[in-house]
Amino acid sequence: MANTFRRLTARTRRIERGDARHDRPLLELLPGGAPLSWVRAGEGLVGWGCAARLCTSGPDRFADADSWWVELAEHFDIDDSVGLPGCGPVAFASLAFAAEPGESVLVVPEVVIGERDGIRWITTIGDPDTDNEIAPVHPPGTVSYSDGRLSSSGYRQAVSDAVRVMREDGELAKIVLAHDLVADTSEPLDERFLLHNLAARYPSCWTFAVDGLLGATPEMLLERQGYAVRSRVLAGTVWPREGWDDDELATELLTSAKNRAEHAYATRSLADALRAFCSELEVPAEPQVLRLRNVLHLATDVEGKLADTPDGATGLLSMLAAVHPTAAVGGTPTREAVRRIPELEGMDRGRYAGPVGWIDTAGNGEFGIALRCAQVEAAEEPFEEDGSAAAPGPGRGGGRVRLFAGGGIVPDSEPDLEVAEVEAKLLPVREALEGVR
Ligand SMILES: C=C(O[C@@H]1C=C(C(=O)O)C=C[C@H]1O)C(=O)O
Repeated sequence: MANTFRRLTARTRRIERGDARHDRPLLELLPGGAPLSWVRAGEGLVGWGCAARLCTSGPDRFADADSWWVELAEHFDIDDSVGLPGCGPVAFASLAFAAEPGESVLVVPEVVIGERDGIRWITTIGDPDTDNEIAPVHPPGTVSYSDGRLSSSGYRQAVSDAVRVMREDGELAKIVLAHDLVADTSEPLDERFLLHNLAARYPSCWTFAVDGLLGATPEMLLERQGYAVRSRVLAGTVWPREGWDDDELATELLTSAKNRAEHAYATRSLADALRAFCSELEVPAEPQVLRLRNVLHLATDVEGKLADTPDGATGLLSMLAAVHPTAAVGGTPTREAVRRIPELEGMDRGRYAGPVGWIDTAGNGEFGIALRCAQVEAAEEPFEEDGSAAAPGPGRGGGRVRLFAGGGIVPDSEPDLEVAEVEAKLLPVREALEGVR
C-alpha cells in the first residue's frame, strides 16, 4: 500500500495536580462528537480529533494496519516527557472479524488523555484546541428494539443447525455463533452516554469506543508492554438464575464438563498461536471464574515473554493477525469453524468479535475482543424519497445502533439455553442505552 505522510509533531506532558483535568474521570473529559476510549477501572486512554486515519479490509488488514502504523510512526517528531506505555502518539484500532466483508479502522487522535499507575498525561498532535468545552451528555430518550439481520428465533435455528453440522461432521468440535439486535433511540445518540453507563456498571471490563463501535469487553486478546505479553481467555458462561447465588453458579461453571471443554479449546488456540512468538509462556492448568453482573465466565490469564528476532520482538499487530480469531469467538478447529459461521449466521459481524484497542509507537498496546458492544449506524433519513417528511418513529431524527452477542456452540448445546446466554450478554449495552446505572 502506498501512503503519503506529512511530518507530525506529538507532545506529551504530565497533567499536574490542580489542573481541572487531573481528577475528573477520563470519560468525563471527552468533549462530544466521535469519542475514542479504552478505559478500565478509571485508567486507560480517551481521545478525540483525527490526525490520521486508515480504513482497510480483506485478508491483509492486519498487515496493512501494521505497515501503515510503522511508517506513520517514523513521521512523528515526538516530545514526550512522561515516557509510559500509551504516551506519545497512539492509534486506536478496531479490526473486522473476517476478511470479508467489513472495514477495519485505525484512528490517531489529535488529543489523548491517559492515566496509568496514577499518572495522568495529555498528548497533542499538531496544535489542536485543548480547552474545548465539554458539551453536556445528552440522553438518548426512549429506546425501542427490533430484529437485526439474525433474530432471536433465527439464532435458535442457527444453533440447532450448528449442532447438527457438528454431529454429522465429527471433526468440528465448536462453532461460535452470534446474533444482532437493532436499537432505535428517540433522540440522537451521544456515544458518551453509553460509555459512562458501561464503565459505571462494568468497571473490570475495558470500555471501548473506536469509530462508532462501543462496548465494555471482559476479554483481553493481547496486551504488550515491552517484552511482556498477556492475554485473558474467556469461554464457558453461566448467568444469574432465580434461587442461585453467585457461589453456586461459580461451582456449577467450574464443574460443567461442557463449559470446561469450550474453555479448553479457547485457551489452547490462544496459547498455540502465541507460543510461536515467545521464549516463555505460562498457561495455568485450571481456569478461574470471572464474575460480572450479567454473567460469569471461565477465565484463564496467560502470560509470556517475547522472543528476540533479528529486528527485536514481533510487533503487536502481527501477533494479533496470528492469534485472531481464537476459539472463543471462532470455534474448533478454528479455520473450518470460521468458514461455517457466515453460512450459519447469515449476518455480517463487521468489527464485532474482532480485536479492538490501541497501540503506541514503541509497539506497546492493549487489544481486547470487541464483545458486549454496539455498532452505531447512520441515522435514517428524516425524509421519504419523494421529499415528504417521514412518519415519526424509531430512528427518525434519533439514533440507531446494532447490538451483537454470541456464544460457543458444541455438539451437546441446547438451543434454548444458548438463546438465554446471548440475551444475558446483550444486557450490558441494553441497560447502558436505557440509562440503568
Ligand atoms: C462471543 C461472545 O463471548 C465469547 C463466548 C463465550 C462463551 O461461549 O462462553 C464467553 C466469552 C467470550 O469469549 C460474546 O459475548 O458475544
